[in-house]
Amino acid sequence: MFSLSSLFLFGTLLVLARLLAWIVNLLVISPLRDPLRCLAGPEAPLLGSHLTHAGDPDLSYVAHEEWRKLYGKTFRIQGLGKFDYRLMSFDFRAISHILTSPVYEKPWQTRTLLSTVMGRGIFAMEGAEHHLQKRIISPAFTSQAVNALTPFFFQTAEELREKWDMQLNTDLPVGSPIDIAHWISRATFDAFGLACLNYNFNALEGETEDVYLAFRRLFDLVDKKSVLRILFPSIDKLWPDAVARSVQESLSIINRVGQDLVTSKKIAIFSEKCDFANSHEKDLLTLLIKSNLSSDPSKRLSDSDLLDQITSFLFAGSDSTALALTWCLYFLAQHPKVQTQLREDLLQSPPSAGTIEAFTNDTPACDAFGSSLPLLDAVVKESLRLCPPVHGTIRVATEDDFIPVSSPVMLHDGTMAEPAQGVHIRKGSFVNIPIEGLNYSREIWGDNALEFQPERWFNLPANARSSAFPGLANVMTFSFGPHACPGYKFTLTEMKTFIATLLPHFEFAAVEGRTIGKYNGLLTRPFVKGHLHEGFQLPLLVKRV
Ligand code: HEM
Repeated sequence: MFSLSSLFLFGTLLVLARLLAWIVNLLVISPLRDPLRCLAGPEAPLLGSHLTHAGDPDLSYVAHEEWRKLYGKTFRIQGLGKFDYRLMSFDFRAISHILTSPVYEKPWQTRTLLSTVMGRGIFAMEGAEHHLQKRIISPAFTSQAVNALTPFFFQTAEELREKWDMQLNTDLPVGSPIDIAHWISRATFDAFGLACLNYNFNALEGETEDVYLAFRRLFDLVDKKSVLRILFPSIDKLWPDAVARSVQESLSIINRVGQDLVTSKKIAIFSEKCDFANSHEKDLLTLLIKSNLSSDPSKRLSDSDLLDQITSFLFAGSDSTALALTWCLYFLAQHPKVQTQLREDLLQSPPSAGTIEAFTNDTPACDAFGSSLPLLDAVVKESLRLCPPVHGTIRVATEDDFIPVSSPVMLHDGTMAEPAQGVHIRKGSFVNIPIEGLNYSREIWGDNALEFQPERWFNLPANARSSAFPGLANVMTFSFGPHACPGYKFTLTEMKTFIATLLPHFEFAAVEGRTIGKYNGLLTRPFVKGHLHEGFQLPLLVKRV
């Protein structure tokens, strides 16, 4: 007979043996069978990682360049250690395959993190559910729908202009910088509220607005989430820390307001007052409800799914455009000649003369200013190319796959494999998609790819005009394929409207002695180097013209 203690000892040994076998398999056996092991790539210690160099925008452009020189366009890097080889590629053929093939999905860790803050919105979806949601939201992103939102963008841009005017008149000591990031973030939040929800968050008016602050907190918290809690989300359920509790508090504020909005919008739509079929309300929420109602009843979204969509859009659409605009003003401050030329253009042919009426609904939103103000178009595109607010994305292979490539691939022993041999990847391997790195491709943009040169858009190199490269106008900022960003027209229109409103009134200049760095959390944010502890900011000297 076995005693209780020997049974316990046996059980413990069994568990330890299982654990040891799992570790040996993870660290030794499984990597031996990983086809990515055969590729060349930077070396690191057993538990070393290249993720910082790959993902920190202040380091990545140097690291990417060095890796490309040493290993070619397609290579492997280490994720969390030697057992976690990941593919990184600057080969557009490979990227195109990965972003369009159903074999690749967002990893569950990313989706869980996103659904913690955005619910079951489109970001967290794959496969049939994703397809359905995409179909429901697409009417809200047509040129016509976005064009109808332009007046809201102008309205908020004007409010921001007044706010800065007031600051320069009274609030600020002469010569003090204004934190552009702070104000643009509030303004685009308000613009999003008006354009998408027909609701004024009033974030520009003060910092007391609950929903804006809840959102701000949510973003900050997600940036602070520990890797362990991202990898094992159930820890948050079992043992919520301060971050997890704050996320819940913020979410309940956002959901309460969102629920009220959905309910009142539905009441308005169904009330006799609102002629639903001919409703002129063009905000995203109305369009979503409308599009949801007209779809097959069995495929309609529930109220809570609808609410999650709104949260997703608010998440995806307000801070990303805020950062895109912030970076654009940063580049203009760094390039005073371009700024002056653009201001002259805007003063000569003002797209709106400061009012909203000049915009008619029959002008395609993206081209509205493109044809009459080519420099504005070029500045916006160049700044989106050079500082994409989403620095990179990630996919996981859900099956073993063969990835086609256009250039030879260097193997671990230094020999080169012909493109026809492609790259083999096994189920479960991650692929890092360096959005910013792809935007810096010398193959497309030439040797000055890392410079802010808006005039390049007037005489694009042949490769930048070729349809052989994926992306919007060969820029990967909004990604590519079935998960590409539907909000690009919205973004371009909003950015152009804000710049067209602000630039004729203000001159922007860099603050001497304050170097701006890029911090990549979920999005790429500006901070003053050496002052990260003060939070994200972009101080610029703002002068009335
Ligand atoms: C500068 C502004 C923006 C940038 C840089 C940006 C970038 C991106 C990128 C890179 C993706 C793909 C992510 C991935 O596949 O991993 C994406 C997806 C998405 N974006 Fe944007 N976005 C911007 C603005 C907007 C706006 C204004 C909206 C909505 C109003 C929006 C809504 C979405 C949605 C719903 C998705 C998910 C699409 C899907 O999974 O099918 N984005 N965005």
